[in-house]
Amino acid sequence: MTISEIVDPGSIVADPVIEVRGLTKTFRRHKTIVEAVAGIDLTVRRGELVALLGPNGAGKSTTLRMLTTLLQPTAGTALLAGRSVVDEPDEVRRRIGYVGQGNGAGHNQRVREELIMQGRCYGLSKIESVTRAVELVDALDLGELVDRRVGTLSGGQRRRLDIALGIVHRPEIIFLDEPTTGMDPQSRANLWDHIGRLREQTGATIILTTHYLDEADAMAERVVVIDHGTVIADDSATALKANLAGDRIALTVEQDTAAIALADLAGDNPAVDAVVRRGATVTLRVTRSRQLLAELITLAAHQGITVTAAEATHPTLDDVFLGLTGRSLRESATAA
Ligand SMILES: Nc1ncnc2c1ncn2[C@@H]1O[C@H](COP(=O)(O)OP(=O)(O)OP(=O)(O)O)[C@@H](O)[C@H]1O
Repeated sequence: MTISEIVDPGSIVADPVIEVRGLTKTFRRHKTIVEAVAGIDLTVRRGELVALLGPNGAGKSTTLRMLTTLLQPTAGTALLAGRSVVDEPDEVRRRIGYVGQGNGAGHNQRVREELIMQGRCYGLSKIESVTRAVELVDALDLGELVDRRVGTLSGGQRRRLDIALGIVHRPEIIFLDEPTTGMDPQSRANLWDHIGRLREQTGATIILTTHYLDEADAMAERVVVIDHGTVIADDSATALKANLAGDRIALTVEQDTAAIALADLAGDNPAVDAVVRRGATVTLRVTRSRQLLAELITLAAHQGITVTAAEATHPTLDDVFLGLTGRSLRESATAA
């Protein structure tokens, strides 16, 4: 037996900082067993920014809570920076920062005091806490807010403070549970700037959950789609969209009969994965829309078919989810 038969080289991840195998959590609700997380495998490289995406109830928060030692797994293993969440929870906690959906800071405290107090809670000396608070105020742009009481901050400002509080102890791995939920688009973009900067400055690995597809698409270099407690897709947003959804081309002609002929013509093209005709419009799922659009219009013209309208669209992560599950992530998220 050769080495390549024993170990799949593609499965080896350089410098893994999170290694999760068969992670499972079941809850007992009344007399039924709820399998919130049903055997998740996940390996994350140092410095990666990973978005966990999935509809309500998919198991994202439960996964995060197990990885942050807040919840004991029913089965499976999870190593964070080489330490087991089950056997060495204190060691894990020293190396991670967790910013949950609720916020823990006292409303009457001032921002500066809150940051200094958090440093003290993590065992920093008074001077170290003050120095660290100054660094965090700078990193998360809290300068104008230091003398404000926490209760008076806006949602976006509060989230920035929550993140600062969660990273006082310079964690290697930062978990953010829905950091931008409920924020307006401008505040979301601003928070993302801060998350990006934080990552550049500290080299920390960041794992976050989000409901916002556009956000995961634009910001995360890796998207892990979770549904019913399992990972159903795991790749860069670009690769997920290219491999699982494909671009879409819609071609409209003058008559239904011409559309039928066009659908046949397009169906013969190897770059076309799926063809749907509705009336005089033919919609195609394709692997490379840019060249194909012109090619198909020319081919149609040679057959005497005039294309009157043409549109090429790139898929969204929702198309990926739809392709994988037959459901829209958007609808699933709002329905649950
Ligand atoms: N303590 C609990 N007891 C019973 N069931 C639970 C408990 N916590 C979570 N669940 C169930 O486990 C499943 C996964 O929940 P989880 O909160 O992890 O999902 P999620 O993907 O984070 O959802 P959301 O996006 O709404 O936060 C859901 O069916 C939820 O109702």
